[in-house]
Amino acid sequence: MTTSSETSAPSTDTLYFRSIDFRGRHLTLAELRAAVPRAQHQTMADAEQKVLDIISDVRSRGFAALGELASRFDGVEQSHPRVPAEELARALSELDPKVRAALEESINRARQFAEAQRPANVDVRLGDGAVVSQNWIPVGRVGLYVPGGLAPLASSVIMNVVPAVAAGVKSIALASPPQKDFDGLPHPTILAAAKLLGIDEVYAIGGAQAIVSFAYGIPGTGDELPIEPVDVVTGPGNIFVATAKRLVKGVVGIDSEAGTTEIAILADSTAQAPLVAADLISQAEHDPKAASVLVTDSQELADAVVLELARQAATTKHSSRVIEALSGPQSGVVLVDDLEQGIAVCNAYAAEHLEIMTADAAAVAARIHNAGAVFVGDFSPVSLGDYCAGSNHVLPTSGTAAFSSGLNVTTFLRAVQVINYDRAALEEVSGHIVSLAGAEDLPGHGDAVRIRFAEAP
Ligand SMILES: NC(=O)c1ccc[n+]([C@@H]2O[C@H](COP(=O)([O-])OP(=O)(O)OC[C@H]3O[C@@H](n4cnc5c(N)ncnc54)[C@H](O)[C@@H]3O)[C@@H](O)[C@H]2O)c1
Ligand SMILES: N[C@H](CO)Cc1c[nH]c[nH+]1
Ligand SMILES: [Zn+2]
Repeated sequence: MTTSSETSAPSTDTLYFRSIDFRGRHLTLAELRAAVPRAQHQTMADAEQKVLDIISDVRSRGFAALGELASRFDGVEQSHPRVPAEELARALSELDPKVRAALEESINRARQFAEAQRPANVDVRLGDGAVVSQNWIPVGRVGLYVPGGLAPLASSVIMNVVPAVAAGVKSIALASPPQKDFDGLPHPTILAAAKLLGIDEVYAIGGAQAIVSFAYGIPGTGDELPIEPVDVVTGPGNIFVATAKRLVKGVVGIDSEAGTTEIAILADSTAQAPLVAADLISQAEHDPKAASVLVTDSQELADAVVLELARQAATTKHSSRVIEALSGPQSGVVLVDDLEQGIAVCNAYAAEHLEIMTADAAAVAARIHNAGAVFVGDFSPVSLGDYCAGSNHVLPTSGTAAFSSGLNVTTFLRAVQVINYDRAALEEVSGHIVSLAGAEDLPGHGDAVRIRFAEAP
C-alpha cells in the first residue's frame, strides 16, 4: 500500500490506512479529542455555507426551489414532490417477498424494543393535597428523513417510523431523495417499507432541502397542497442532512446529528483480523467520507488488519468508495499501550458505533460511556444493529454521542410536569415562597401567594 493519490480513482494500490501512535504518551482528554481521527473542519464549513444557501432558497421560494434542487442534485425534473398513494401501494405489491419478510422481522424486533422504552408517567404526593406529576406526551407531527443518495436505506424507514408510532405521534411525514431511475420517486423499497408501516404522507425530497421543508413547512400554491411544518425532524443522512438538522435545531426538535457513518473497533490480540476488517469495510461502504477506526494495543493485530483491509477492499462491490473512506483523515488505526488507554481513547472519540473485540468484551463494554451504540463480542457486528438487532441504527456522529442519544421513543415525547396543590397545601409552603421571593428581590412572586390568604377588605 502507498499514500493515497489525489489524481487516480481509488484502488487497493492507493489504500492508505493511517497509523496514529499514542503509545508512551500520557494525553489529557482534550489532547485525546484533538488527536483522534476526524473529518476536516474545512469540509464541514463548506457544507454549512451550502446548507445556509439552501435554507434561505427553500424558505423564500418554496416548491419552486425544491424543483430546482431536485434537478441540480438528483437529476430529476419534478412538478410536485408528494408521492401519490397508488405508487406506495404499487411498491408494496411489487416488493420481493424475501425483502418483505426481512423488513417484517426487522419491524417486529424494533417494535418490541421501542415499546419497552416507553417511560412511565409519575404522580408524586409531597404532602396532603400536594401532587406533582410528570406526563410523557407525544409531539403532534414529525418529519422523518430516509437516505437515498448512494444507497436506498429502506431499513431507515423502520428505524424512524417504529419509535414514532410507539410514542403515539399522530401525524407522520417522510422524505427521501427522488431517484432518476424510478421516475423521480424515492426508491421503491423505501416506498414499500413506508406503506408496510402505514405511512401515506411521503415526499420525494432529498438532502438539506427535505429538512428545511419539514422545519418551516412549504406554503401551498394554486392547486399544490402545502407541506405542513413539523415539531421534530429525525433521521440519518450525509453531511448536508446532518448540517441542516443542526441549523434548524431550535425551530424544531431533532434526534441527533446522525451524519456520515462511523465505526470504531476496540480490539486486543484475541481479535480476528478478518472480522475486524470486514466490519470496518461494512461501514466504510456507506460514504467516501465514512470513518473506520481501529483502536488496539496489538501491533500484530494492526498489521494483520491492514493486510486484510487491502485483501477484502479489492473485491468488495463498492471498492472505490471503501478505499476512499479508509484512506481519509477520518480513518486509521490508533495504537495504544493497553486496554486502559484504549478505553480512554474510545470515550474521547465517542464513536457512532463502537465494537468491542477483546477478551471479556462485556466487562470492557461496561466501561464505555461515550458511544452511539456499543456492540459486544464477535457475534454482534454493526450490520446486525443496522438491520435486525431490534436496536435503532439512527445514531449520533462526529463526537456528539458524548451528549446526545440514538433515536428512541423519548425522541418523540416531552415530559410535561403538572402541579396540583390545594389551599391547605399551598398555605403550608407559603412562608417559604415569600422568603425566597424576598431573597431574589421579586416581591411580586410572594404577593401572588399572600393575596390568596389575605382577609377580604
Ligand atoms: N448516523 C446515522 O445514524 C446514519 C445512518 C444511516 C446512514 N448514515 C449516513 O447517511 C448518509 C447517506 O448519504 P447519501 O448521500 O447516500 O444520501 P442522503 O439521502 O443523505 O443525501 C442525498 C442528498 O444529498 C444532497 N446533496 C448531494 N450532494 C450535494 C451537494 N454537493 N450540495 C448539497 N446537497 C447535496 C442531495 O439533495 C441528495 O438528494 C451516509 O453518509 C451514511 O453514512 C448515517
Ligand atoms: N450503518 C448505518 C448507520 O450509520 C445504518 C445502515 C442502514 N443500512 C445499512 N446501514
Ligand atoms: Zn450500515
